[in-house]
Amino acid sequence: MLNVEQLNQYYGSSHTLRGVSLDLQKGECLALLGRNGVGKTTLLKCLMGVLPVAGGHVKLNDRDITRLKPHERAALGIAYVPQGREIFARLTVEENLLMGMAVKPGRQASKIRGEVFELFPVLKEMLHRRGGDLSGGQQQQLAIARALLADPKLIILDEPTEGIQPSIIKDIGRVIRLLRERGDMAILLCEQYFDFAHELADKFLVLSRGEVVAAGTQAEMSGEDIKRHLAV
Ligand SMILES: Nc1ncnc2c1ncn2[C@@H]1O[C@H](COP(=O)(O)OP(=O)(O)OP(=O)(O)O)[C@@H](O)[C@H]1O
Repeated sequence: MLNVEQLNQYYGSSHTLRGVSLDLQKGECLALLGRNGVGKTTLLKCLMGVLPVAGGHVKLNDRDITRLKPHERAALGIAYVPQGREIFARLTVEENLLMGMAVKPGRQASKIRGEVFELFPVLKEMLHRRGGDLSGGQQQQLAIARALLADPKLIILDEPTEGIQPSIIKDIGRVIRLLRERGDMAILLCEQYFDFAHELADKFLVLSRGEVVAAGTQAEMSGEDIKRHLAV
């Protein structure tokens, strides 16, 4: 599904991503871990095409998408839930959700699938509220729901638990688990909250100073192994 080969990225003279490679299949959840400032968000932005790369390749289902623009990647089935959520504060919940459907060419952006309200019932109650009036946790749920309405093949989540109350973290975890069990998309989950990521992911990739310092499956890496790499 997603293959990343030897990705390199610079901010000016600062070499932020150093030969990062990864592989993610349909039905899998990969947790991207690492301390603050190691390059996680930068990697996700490069995968979405928000930032250009200096070298390497990004492939989606064997198609090289390294030079495609973000909206072209979205149309091919990559959905991105950025850190900080970036919902439209002045638009209603319903309008925000309709935005998620607009990326599909030819799709009539008129009817929101009931499935998202099953996943996130609170959004149905809040349909006519402005996005900016929702709590942080509700905004995060809205951002994930909006991404799902694009019918992604790959969903990229950047720290979905950041600044969110425990009960909503549980709800978000339940939805990610359900999506994983459904098996029809790949999930790339960037997280600082280790226990959350560890419960959900099939495999792990740990970054340190822009480099992959550890990678493996649940069976190959214990929680202690991963934590040791995170402490370096
Ligand atoms: N626009 C930018 N211009 C220059 N340097 C940047 C820019 N954005 C990030 N950086 C630097 O690049 C490095 C990687 O940042 P990045 O945000 O990718 O890290 P991160 O692992 O996602 O951290 P966090 O967990 O804090 O979000 C950091 O040293 C950061 O200061």
